[in-house]
Amino acid sequence: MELALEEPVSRTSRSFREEQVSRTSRSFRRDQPVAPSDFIDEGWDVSESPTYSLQVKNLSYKVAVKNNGEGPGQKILLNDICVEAFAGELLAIVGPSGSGKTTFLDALAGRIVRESLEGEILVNGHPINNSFRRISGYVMQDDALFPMLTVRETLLISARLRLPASMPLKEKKLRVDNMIAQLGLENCANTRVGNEKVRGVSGGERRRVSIGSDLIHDPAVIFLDEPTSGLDSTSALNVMQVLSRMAKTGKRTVILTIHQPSFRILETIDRVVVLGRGSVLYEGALQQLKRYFGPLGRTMPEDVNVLEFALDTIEDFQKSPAGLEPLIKLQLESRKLEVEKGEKREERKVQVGPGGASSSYPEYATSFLAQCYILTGRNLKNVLRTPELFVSRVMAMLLVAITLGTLFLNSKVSERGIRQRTGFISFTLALLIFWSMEAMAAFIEERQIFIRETSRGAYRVGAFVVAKDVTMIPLLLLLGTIFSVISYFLVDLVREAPEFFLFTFTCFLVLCTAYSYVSFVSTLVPNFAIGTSICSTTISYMFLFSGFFIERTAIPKYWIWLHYISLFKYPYEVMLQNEFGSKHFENTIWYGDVDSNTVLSNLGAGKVHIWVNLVAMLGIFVGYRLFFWFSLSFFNRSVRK
Ligand SMILES: Nc1ncnc2c1ncn2[C@@H]1O[C@H](COP(=O)(O)OP(=O)(O)OP(=O)(O)O)[C@@H](O)[C@H]1O
Repeated sequence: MELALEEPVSRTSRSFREEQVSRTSRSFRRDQPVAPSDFIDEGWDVSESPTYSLQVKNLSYKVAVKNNGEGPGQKILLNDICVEAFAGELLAIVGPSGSGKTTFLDALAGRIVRESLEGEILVNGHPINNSFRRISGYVMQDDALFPMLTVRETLLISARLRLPASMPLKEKKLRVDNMIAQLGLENCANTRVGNEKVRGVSGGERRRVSIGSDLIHDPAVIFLDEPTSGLDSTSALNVMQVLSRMAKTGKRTVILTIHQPSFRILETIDRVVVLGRGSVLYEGALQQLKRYFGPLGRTMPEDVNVLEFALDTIEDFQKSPAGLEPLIKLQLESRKLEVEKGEKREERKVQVGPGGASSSYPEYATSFLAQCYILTGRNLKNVLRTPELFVSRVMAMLLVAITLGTLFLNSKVSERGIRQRTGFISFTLALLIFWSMEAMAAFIEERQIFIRETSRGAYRVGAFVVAKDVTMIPLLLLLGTIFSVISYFLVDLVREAPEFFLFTFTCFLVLCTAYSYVSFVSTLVPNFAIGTSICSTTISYMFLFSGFFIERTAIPKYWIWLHYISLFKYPYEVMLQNEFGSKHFENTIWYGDVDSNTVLSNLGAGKVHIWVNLVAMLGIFVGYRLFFWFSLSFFNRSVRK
């Protein structure tokens, strides 16, 4: 295949963007006349912007599979695919279920690791690289959105993350308004997105919000996996018209997968790639598809949806003894003929110009700090919009504090007093740590959003982690303090200010380490049920090896490592030292001839240095946060192997 050398096509003055702004400005300030300079002055780049064509050459993708007891084998998911996609065109990938549509789209969008693919995918003649994420948008099938944010807020946050920091906020808002108008979301712009639990926008509107938030930065290449699935026919048509307009007026390269489009939707599609069992069975205009299967004795009846006819034909061949071979042969011959005639090269030359390789695109639109700031703002909004969750957390903490406080009420200086204190300390730790498992549900829900956003380079993983911590740490401090203030005085622990503050700080650190551990585990598990099962088992083990049930010296050597990695060990020893090692009890005889030092050494906390243990807890917190970051970076990416 030859590449025609040509400069990238530039969108000129009356471009899609200009139209967008112009229209928005009008609807935004209906009462004021709008001059074209209004939007140009506002910083919109309506001048030149490169367009991108994609060229797929002999692309194959195989995965290893277990062969019904005959040992490992290979399954060919994509087979020697040659396809082109051009700017200004809407290209639909169609085919029967399981034909490889999503797999092909994933390969094009760089969502399959390059090493697993054979063949080439070129963007304006250059191999795809990391910056391709920035110039392209990928709309997944699932609408992973925050339910408590409104449609406008969702789009604005996406705009702030994905558009350059140099663009003033006013313009980002303008673009959001435009997107709302484009997608017909005006009536629900200020409605919360909602989900199964929270009443919000309709399913069709959710789909459009999801599309809008992934395309707000006006990417030059747009991938969509079944954008019309779950939509009623009007909404589906509306979405396809918007995409077609983006392709035509904006000279975008739009590639999508679609299932059984209606007659009216067909009008929005410029070209189709028909797949069958991972092979291309047709590539070209819809009109030509009508007569395409003629040489195989298949003529299309009048008034039949051409794609339905094509899919029926494929099904018939699939069931026949010859399989899809005749269709694959037909496609190869037709392609050969086309290339010989040079039709393609004449009609639409494949561009060679700035590709995905363009160095002018930084990997992220905004700085790390800006990302932290925007994500923290979003987290806070979510917290403030769910006061019931906040109140239930505070109530839970109050309940735990009162229960434990009254259970071990007014401990005295006696043998029973020692048991009361140690019992209170160990169950405090158990309840605080087990309680932290509640963070898992929220994170697992949020993970899909994280994957969707980071897969197209909306922000750095580090910014997500920092923003989470900035939101969670004050909350954990508050909860730790509530617990401590109530329970400490009910149990009547040492009445000294430094001891009280150290106890409070330790409660806070316990919550931090547990939150850090639980959120790390939640990055490794597929769902909440498995996550809670793993967490409760591992935390139970940690409790067992805390030193409360079996002293350190009594733990067999081969299990001792469990004692050292226990979330309980360090705070347990700190709290014991804080109480029995307090100056207040320096000369206290608890019973018989047992003084505070004897109590501490009997409990295995005689040689504990409080600061060492606090540093160890801090280390555990930071360590699990690093594991969390690492796991998000490497195991929670939507990239297939
Ligand atoms: N990792 C994998 N291992 C084995 N088979 C796989 C793997 N991933 C996908 N497949 C198979 O590859 C085929 C193509 O899957 P793909 O999801 O791309 O199809 P599709 O055309 O998008 O289907 P649908 O229209 O039903 O969404 C299917 O048969 C699927 O089961």
